[in-house]
Amino acid sequence: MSPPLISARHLGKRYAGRAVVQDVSFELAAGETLVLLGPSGCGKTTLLKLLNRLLEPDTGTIEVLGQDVRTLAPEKLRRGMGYVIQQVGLLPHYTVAENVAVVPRLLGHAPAAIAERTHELLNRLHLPPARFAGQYPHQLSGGQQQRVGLARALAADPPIILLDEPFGALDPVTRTAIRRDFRELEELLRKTVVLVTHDVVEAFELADRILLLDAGQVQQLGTPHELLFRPANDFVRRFFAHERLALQLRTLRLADLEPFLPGPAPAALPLTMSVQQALEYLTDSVEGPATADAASPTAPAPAGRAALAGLTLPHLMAAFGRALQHEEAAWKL
Ligand SMILES: Nc1ncnc2c1ncn2[C@@H]1O[C@H](COP(=O)(O)OP(=O)(O)OP(=O)(O)O)[C@@H](O)[C@H]1O
Repeated sequence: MSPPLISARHLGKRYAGRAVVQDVSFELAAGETLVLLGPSGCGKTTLLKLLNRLLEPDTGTIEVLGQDVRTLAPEKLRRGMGYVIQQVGLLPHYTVAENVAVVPRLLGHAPAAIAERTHELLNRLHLPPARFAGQYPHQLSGGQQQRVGLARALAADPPIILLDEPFGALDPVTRTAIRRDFRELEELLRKTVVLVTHDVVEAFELADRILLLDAGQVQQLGTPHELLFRPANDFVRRFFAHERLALQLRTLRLADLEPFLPGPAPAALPLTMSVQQALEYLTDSVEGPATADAASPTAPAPAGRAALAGLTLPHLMAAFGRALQHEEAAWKL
């Protein structure tokens, strides 16, 4: 098996004698997304900053690709780790394109390669360069600034990306839209990502694994499924109680429901799709272009149509209920 990309062991950090990170250990494989989750003040940001040496731990070690980060110059370490913060931190007197190009320039990349990369990233992040490349940060909305911040972190193609509440300052609608783009950004799928949030739904949508902290201590480290259906203690159970349904819908997949459906799931829907995504897909096609399509038989069928043929909303919800019962029964065994 390949060694972990990041290995943190027994990390501890104190401020004025008060422990804010206590004996935290985790390993992260290349390509994994780890979400640091927990209530305000539990030590998430402190832990993130230990990874890129913006802070030094009092105890414990961090290795990146088997190398102790203390043996690397902080600047060199940080060049391999994109960093996005809530306040974005764009340079106000630089254009969007210049902001995105900062790190590749520092690294001495060729100007033509930088221009091409900037163009490509702005396009992928829905910021058409013809309109946005020459604009200044103050001319952009908060959501657009966030996208530029992400483009900047990705520009030099670092293997690791650290994100601290990257969508925190946005309104809920923009936040959901950017989160979707983020999830679908093919480039990020290859990256090893550590993301801080206190938003449990966000954590469940983005994480491969979640590290749930309280008062600097790990309460549980595991997949969203494990934290939701196999909580390690009462804190974990209570932390997810308010959002239970939203989290269950995002955690169970069509594959989990398939044994409880009247027939096989429609081939148009991937079995890895969450119940939430399947619900959105089905309701879109019910309320969406179905009537327009009926009026024009030559128009392409709406994406949901195939699903509707084999899977109805009541079937989906009934199977969801039974899959939940199954999860709970399995836990009590
Ligand atoms: N420079 C500092 N000096 C003293 N105490 C600090 C300092 N930075 C952070 N703390 C304290 O350490 C604890 C953890 O802070 P941290 O910012 O890591 O929490 P967090 O989980 O990221 O919180 P939030 O979600 O509110 O951003 C908090 O109690 C905070 O007040």
